[in-house]
Amino acid sequence: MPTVLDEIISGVREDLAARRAATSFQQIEAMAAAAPPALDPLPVFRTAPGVAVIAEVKRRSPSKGALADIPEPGALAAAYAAGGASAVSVLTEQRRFGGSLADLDLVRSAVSIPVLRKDFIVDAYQVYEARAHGADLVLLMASALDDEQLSDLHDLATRLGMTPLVEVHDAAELERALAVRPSLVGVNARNLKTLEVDRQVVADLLPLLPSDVVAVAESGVSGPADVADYVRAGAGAVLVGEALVTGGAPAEAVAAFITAASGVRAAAAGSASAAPQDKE
Ligand SMILES: O=P(O)(O)OC[C@@H](O)[C@@H](O)c1c[nH]c2ccccc12
Repeated sequence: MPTVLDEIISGVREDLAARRAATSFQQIEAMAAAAPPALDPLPVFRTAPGVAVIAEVKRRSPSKGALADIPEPGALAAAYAAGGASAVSVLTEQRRFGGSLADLDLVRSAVSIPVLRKDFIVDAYQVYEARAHGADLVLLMASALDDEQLSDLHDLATRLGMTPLVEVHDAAELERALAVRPSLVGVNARNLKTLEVDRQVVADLLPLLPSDVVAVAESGVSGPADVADYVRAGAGAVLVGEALVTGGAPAEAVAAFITAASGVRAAAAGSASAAPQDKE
């Protein structure tokens, strides 16, 4: 039986074929080369106070159906940036998530922070396309790619100046992901084959990441307490969609996540400096 992920990817391939018929590989390559250079998100992620929030523009999802209309993705992205987000994620998958490259264009022109193209990337064309539309980061899902594809697409995105976010959901995928020496790894609490969310997966896998990799906790955040849990588990960044698009106050929500994360860091610093005295 095909999984949800298999079904999404076959739709993505059909839509891709239609775009390719309209814009050739050479044309998209030339557009990517002509785009302003990509921003490097890693220094921003490493120095963000509390936690780096990657805030997502997400209209619908296969698990929840319609989430929010989002008539003005650029305005939403600007609110995220005003709240202190370190990057904006734009879902460009059409059939299940209601996104498009037009959303990516609108967000790109509305903010100056790094922008992630979030899609089911299975072909080099999509990587050039991301760059042509101003993306600084691209999502590469270990669950959707074999080792060779993952390595080739990671190299291509890096050559184009972008930062790949390599997404994993279990220890085997993490091992495959680390083979490409990524600088940014996301642990998705949602299993995209079953759509179930298990935040424990994040807590289990984040400690296995090398310390020079920026660790992103993805999915399943319903409020600041979940962000605090992810930060305690070792997340340097959190990727949040649903809670931000349905909450009605995106800037305030992003700011509250950062405040919660800063609280965790302050408590950890306090107990570290208290520890030697405790022993006396
Ligand atoms: O809405 P949430 O639970 O906050 O999740 C956001 C993001 O993690 C989720 O949209 C996501 C993570 N990885 C993906 C891969 C494809 C599509 C979507 C995703």
